[in-house]
Amino acid sequence: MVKAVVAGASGGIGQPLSLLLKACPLVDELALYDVVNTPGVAADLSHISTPATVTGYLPENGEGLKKAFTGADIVVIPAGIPRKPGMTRDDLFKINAGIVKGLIEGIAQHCPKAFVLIISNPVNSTVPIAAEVLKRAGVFDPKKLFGVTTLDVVRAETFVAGITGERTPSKLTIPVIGGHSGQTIVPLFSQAQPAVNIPADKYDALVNRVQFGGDEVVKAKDGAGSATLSMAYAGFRFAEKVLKAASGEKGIVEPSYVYLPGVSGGDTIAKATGNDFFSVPIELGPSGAEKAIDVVSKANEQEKKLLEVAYKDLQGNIQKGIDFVHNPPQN
Ligand SMILES: NC(=O)C1=CN([C@@H]2O[C@H](COP(=O)(O)OP(=O)(O)OC[C@H]3O[C@@H](n4cnc5c(N)ncnc54)[C@H](O)[C@@H]3O)[C@@H](O)[C@H]2O)C=CC1
Ligand SMILES: O=C([O-])CC(=O)C(=O)O
Repeated sequence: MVKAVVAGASGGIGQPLSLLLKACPLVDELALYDVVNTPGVAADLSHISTPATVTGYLPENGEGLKKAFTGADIVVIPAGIPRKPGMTRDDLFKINAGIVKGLIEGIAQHCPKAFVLIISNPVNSTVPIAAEVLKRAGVFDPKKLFGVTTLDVVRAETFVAGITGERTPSKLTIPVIGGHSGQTIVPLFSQAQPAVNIPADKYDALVNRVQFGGDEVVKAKDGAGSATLSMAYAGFRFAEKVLKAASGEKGIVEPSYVYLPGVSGGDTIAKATGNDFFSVPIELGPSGAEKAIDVVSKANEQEKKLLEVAYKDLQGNIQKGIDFVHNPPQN
């Protein structure tokens, strides 16, 4: 029996993500948690004729969170505010850091063995926050904590296919590594499978589009939020891979932002990049992140320049998350 939880289930990402999980045959029980509207979203989804049972919970002074999280095998977290035009993901830290911290404390207490998939921005900082909270509670398993960067991979597939003419973009495997904001996002087109030929005069614009694809959506939505539907697709794609690997399927690899020193093969990459939290292709298995795959050392000269910028930006984002847990802001 697999129990999946969506925390932030009533939101722009949460609702379509919950729909995809309700339709997924790997899920037996789906618990929806949010500070608003979950009874309605759960009632709506529960009429869909797929096997998963659906329940919805509001906080109820901690009782709702306890009921939602207890027994969970996987918790996906899209809780928190999205960007408006003119904001960076880091501008979301002030509000979302506290939201993520609270939810992770709930996970530490009620389902410490669950896979935890963090979507809430800024991912570069919210994942270190989660790691520190879990460490403090004595239940941190680095193989089970994932920052979801799949949307960057999905965008890279789509934008590259737009140039090469590939009709099924998801047939491309393109490592997108680093973090999840602006210049911390580094696509490695030189390691695409099958190989792709990006004309030199299109390279810079393509890299920029992958790095700032989120801004494209924020601008187009004009104050109504950021990517939700493409994120629900990407979040589900990653969650499904984690669940398939957990059930024994072999050979599943997808990039994710993880605590590298805790994952086999990750230590060398952490040392090379100067960052303990970093996204690289991860081989998934029954225990979660089984192996970090070193694509960094194979980057070409152009990509190495992009990586240098990413390393520096990421260090600040990671430290900000760690500090938030150990020296919380006084007010
Ligand atoms: N990792 C990625 O690639 C992406 C991340 N995001 C991020 O995902 C987050 C959510 O985005 P949207 O769904 O568009 O926002 P939204 O505002 O539509 O939904 C967020 C939901 O979180 C809920 N929420 C707030 N505090 C909560 C708490 N303490 N516990 C449970 N639920 C709580 C809200 O009630 C709301 O229903 C944002 O931080 C956004 O920046 C968005 C797109 C891509
Ligand atoms: O841009 C945003 O704020 C939302 C996000 O992370 C993305 O779409 O990649």
